[in-house]
Order: sequence, then structure tokens, then C-alpha cells
Amino acid sequence: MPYEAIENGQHVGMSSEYLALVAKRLGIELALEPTSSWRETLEKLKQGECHLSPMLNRTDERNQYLTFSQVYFYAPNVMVARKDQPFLQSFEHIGPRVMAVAAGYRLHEYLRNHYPNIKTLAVSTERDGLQAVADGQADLFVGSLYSINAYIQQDALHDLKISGWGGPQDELRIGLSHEVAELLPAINQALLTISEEQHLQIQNHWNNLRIVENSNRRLAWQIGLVTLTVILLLSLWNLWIRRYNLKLAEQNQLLEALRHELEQKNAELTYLSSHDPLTKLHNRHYFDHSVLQDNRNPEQLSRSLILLDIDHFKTVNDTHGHHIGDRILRELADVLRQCVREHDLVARWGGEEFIILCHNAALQDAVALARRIADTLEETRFSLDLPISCSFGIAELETMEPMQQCFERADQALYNAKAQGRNRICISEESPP
Ligand SMILES: Nc1nc2c(ncn2[C@@H]2O[C@H](COP(=O)(O)OP(=O)(O)OP(=O)(O)O)[C@@H](O)[C@H]2O)c(=O)[nH]1
Repeated sequence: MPYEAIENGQHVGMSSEYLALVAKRLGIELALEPTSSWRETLEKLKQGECHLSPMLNRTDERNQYLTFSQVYFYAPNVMVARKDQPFLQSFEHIGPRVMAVAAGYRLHEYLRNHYPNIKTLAVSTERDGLQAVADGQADLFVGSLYSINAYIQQDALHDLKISGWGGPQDELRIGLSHEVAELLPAINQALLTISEEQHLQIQNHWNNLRIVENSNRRLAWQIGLVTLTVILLLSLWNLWIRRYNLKLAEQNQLLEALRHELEQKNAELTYLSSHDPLTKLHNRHYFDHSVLQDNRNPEQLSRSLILLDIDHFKTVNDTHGHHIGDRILRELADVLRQCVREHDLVARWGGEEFIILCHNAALQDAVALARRIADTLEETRFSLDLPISCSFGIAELETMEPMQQCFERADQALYNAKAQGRNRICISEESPP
């Protein structure tokens, strides 16, 4: 631009208006063959894939495959440099500087033929050439004043300046492939009928108005792009946060399940460490720690200990096997659970020996409980209908007496019961002085 471009599939720019005028005068319709670069346009003309191109300079090379109309548009060429570069009079003063030039343009051919020593950087479009100078890839760009003016404004290349004349001015013509060369006289005639006023109108139209429009459109695109990028980044951020929270919730759930499992295992461990696995009664460890270490407080109510031991249990095991012995132990535990009061504490002391702490029970209360147990044993039908009896030793905790001492008295009483023939209750009357 401002020469020509394709916008939304339409040919626009000065060139399109000149072509429209010519086509109208000739009474013909022209079909657009879109190309993306000047090189491609020339190649299609060469191959006969299209028949006409507007706004071409005549060169020796192009003369081989094109026929040219008369000149209908003159455009000066200029050199562009960054603002910190000096002004250069002409191509003679370029020195070792690198000059960007649009590949396939007449100027490219002109430089090659007349200034082979100038270092050139071939770019696809004039716009790319200006950008190459702005980016420092080239020191200069040479091209049409009209295009350069437009692109500097559109792309806001404010660090660039016109730094000198860029060779002979462009003399632009319509180029026709030889196949349609017979149209040439009519085209020349049509070009002659374009008035000075129409020329001016076309140039003003595309040199001012469109630039402003494009510039705004470019800005709008840039703002739109930045907004879209921000929206995209925010969406990605939200997605990431949502995924992170989901993962966190999963981890928390897992942690909660583990905590629950740990609590269960702890409860199991506590149970196992304080209970006898066979009878499910409290075990000796529990009883020892929670009761025997506890010395009597004078203000507490009376308490008694009962120790009981199954009579001739070895015979049960020896005669009927260990598993029957186990069953008898479990059945005896059930009897004890059934006979004691809820605040009494029953434990398996070891082997076939059990202990009961009777709370709020004086000696006679403990004796009554032992009798109840002995009676229940007689009435209970144990496995294999075996008759099961126990010997009992009982002691009441005296004021200020250590629990351990009371236990030893009960143990002695139990020993006495065994010694006196078993299946009986013996009492430790009082603690030794
Ligand atoms: N089945 C079984 N037997 C046990 C268990 N713990 C200890 N015993 C048995 O209990 C028996 C205790 O035998 P002894 O100490 O001689 O006592 P006893 O035969 O009951 O005789 P007295 O107590 O003197 O009446 C032994 O045969 C032990 O093997 C157990 O958990 N299961």
C-alpha cells in the first residue's frame, strides 16, 4: 500500500482504481488472481497463469515476457535509514552499508546491474524491508516514497527517516502478457482519458485516508490481541487453580482416610494392649497398671479383691485337649461378666487365674459375689458337660493399705483354698501388723 493490497478478498489501493477505470473504458471485466509476493506475481505472469498486472516498471528482463503500456504514474524512490544515520546524497555514498530491497522489484534489478558493489538484503515486501532497518538487520531500505510513507505511519516506525534519493523514479505502467498484447492500444487510449483531477483524487484517496484507517485498524488489532492474550492467560490460570484445588481436595480426602485408619489402628492397639485376646477380659497388664499401682485414698469407699483359679484345669487340657481348655476359659469369662456388677473390674490374671476388683464392696459383699459365681459355675453347662469349679481367695483393702499388699493377702487366701481341698472360698481376715 498505497499501491495495492488484497483486503477481504478484494483488490484495493491506487492500482485497483486505475484498473477499474481502464476496465470500464474497455468494457471488459478483470478477474483477481491473488498472490502473496511480488516475486509470485511476476512468476505467474511469466507462466501465463495471469495476463495483466498494474503498476510495473519496465525492465529488460520483464520485456522478455511482458508488453508495457505507456507510463501513467510517476513515483520517486527514496532511501530510508534509522534516525541516527547520516543523510546520503545517492547510491554512490552508501559505502559498506547494507541496503534492503524488495526481491523482484525493478530497484533490485537496477542495483544489481548498476551498483553491484552495494551489499543488498533481499526482502519479500517493502514492509519487511522497513522492518529490517528498524530491527538493525539492514542499514538502509530503498523503495517507493508513497509506500514508505504509508508503512512508516501504519507500523509506527518513528525511528526511521528518509535519508536520500533512491535512484531513478518509478515509471509505472500496466504490464500485459504477450497472449493479450492486442489489448495494448485500447489500454493506452483508456489511460490517456484519465484526467489530471482523477489522478489527484486517486493519489489523495490512498495516500491519506486509508493510512489513517489502517493505522486505527492495526491499533484495534493490537488491542484486541492483547485483550485476547490476557483473557487466555486468565482462563489458563483459572483452569490451573481449579485443577490444583481438585488435587488438593483429593489429597485431603486421602489424608482423612489415612487419619481414620490410623485412629482405628490406635484403638485396636490400645484394645490389644489392655485385653486378653482369648477371653476378651482385661489383661494383667491393664489391671496391674490401673489398679495395683493405685494406693487407697482414705476418703474412698471400701474395695475388695477376689482371686479365683480353676480347679484341676490341667486335667481338662490333658484329657480333652487345649482347644476344649480354651473354650472352658471363654465360658468361664462369660460367667464372670454375667455375675459381677457393672462397676466391678474383672481381668484374666494369667493361665486359668482371674481377678476381680469389687468397688464399693466390703469383705462380706465380695464373699457374696464369690458365692454367686461358685453357684453359677455349678449351674453352668460347660463344653462337654465338664464340671468346672474354682477356688477363691478374698481380701478387703484396709485403710491406708497398699493395693499390692491387699493382693498378696488375697493370693495367700487363694493358696489356702487350694490347700484345703479346692472349690471353696477363703478370706484374708486382716493384714499382718
Ligand atoms: N487351654 C488352655 N490352657 C491353659 C491356658 N493357660 C494355662 N493353661 C493350662 O492351665 C493348666 C494349669 O495347670 P496347673 O497350674 O497345674 O493347675 P491345675 O491343673 O488347675 O491345678 P490346681 O490349680 O492346683 O487346681 C496347665 O495345663 C496350663 O497349660 C490357656 O490359655 N489355654
